[in-house]
Amino acid sequence: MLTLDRVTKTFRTGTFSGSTTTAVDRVSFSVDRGEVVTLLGESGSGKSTLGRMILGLTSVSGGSLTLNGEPVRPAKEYYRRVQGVFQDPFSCFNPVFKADRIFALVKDAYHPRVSAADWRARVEGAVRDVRLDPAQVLGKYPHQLSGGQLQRLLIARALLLDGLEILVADEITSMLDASTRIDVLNLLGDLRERGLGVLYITHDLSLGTYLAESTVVLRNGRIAERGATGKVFGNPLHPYTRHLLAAVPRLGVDWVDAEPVESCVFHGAGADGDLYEAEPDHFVACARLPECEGR
Ligand SMILES: Nc1ncnc2c1ncn2[C@@H]1O[C@H](COP(=O)(O)OP(=O)(O)OP(=O)(O)O)[C@@H](O)[C@H]1O
Repeated sequence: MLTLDRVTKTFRTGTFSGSTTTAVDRVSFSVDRGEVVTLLGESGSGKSTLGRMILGLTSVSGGSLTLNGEPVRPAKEYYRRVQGVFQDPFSCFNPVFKADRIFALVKDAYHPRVSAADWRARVEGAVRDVRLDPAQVLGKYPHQLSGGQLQRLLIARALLLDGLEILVADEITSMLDASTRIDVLNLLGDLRERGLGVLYITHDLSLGTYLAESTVVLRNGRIAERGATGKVFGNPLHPYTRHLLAAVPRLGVDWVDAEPVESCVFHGAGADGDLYEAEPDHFVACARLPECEGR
């Protein structure tokens, strides 16, 4: 299980790094094997920063990250168990090499003693697992493959690591057409059946709720609400979650921004990073959080 406990990220910004931006502020949740957790929030809410901290691509300013109780140390052994797939698959492939060269890199780093024939069989198996035909995709250059095919090859690469436990999938469907998107989401569902934990990062509510057992709603780097997906969206308690649900564009209905909240029954919750437990597996922050913190 991957556990985040009050994880915080502060960036130095401004001229001569004279000011700071808190992109992620005391965020706590976990991703267990065999479950999909959706991390949902608008642009700039801190989703990718969280994903990058989990993958060791940016440092953690505060709080702790643990995998099965052990502090996360982003090194070779960690990446055998935790991998990421990102929004733009094209940027992950070198255009002058055949796309399946990414598999050779995994072999060199993690499976140097596997024979060429065995490795070929493993690669073909992983490619079939992501619902691609090896004969159609292996040996091709990135420009000869679609975004969806490249995205699946990246997932296949992660599957070649014996012992993969957690996959961080950051906006992996946002460049795909509607039918390919559902295919890739269903693939994440298959990975869950195989015992993987998936953190699915998205700004798209409809996709986020499609598969996930648990949902974390992030706003301005803080958790507004989290818990079982059915509870968070069946009984949304934070005005931001309600606003997200109401924000689906409808023909003939004018868009209105979120109403300011006069008072909040959960006043105080979230001010120290701990949320109010409204019901089992359903947590919510105060809707007037800055005021709770005296800001
Ligand atoms: N390297 C950085 N230096 C300074 N500020 C940063 C840096 N990376 C991110 N931020 C800031 O942190 C906040 C969160 O950014 P992040 O990319 O995590 O949001 P996001 O929810 O993933 O947004 P999007 O959906 O648009 O990708 C933003 O205010 C962003 O400007």
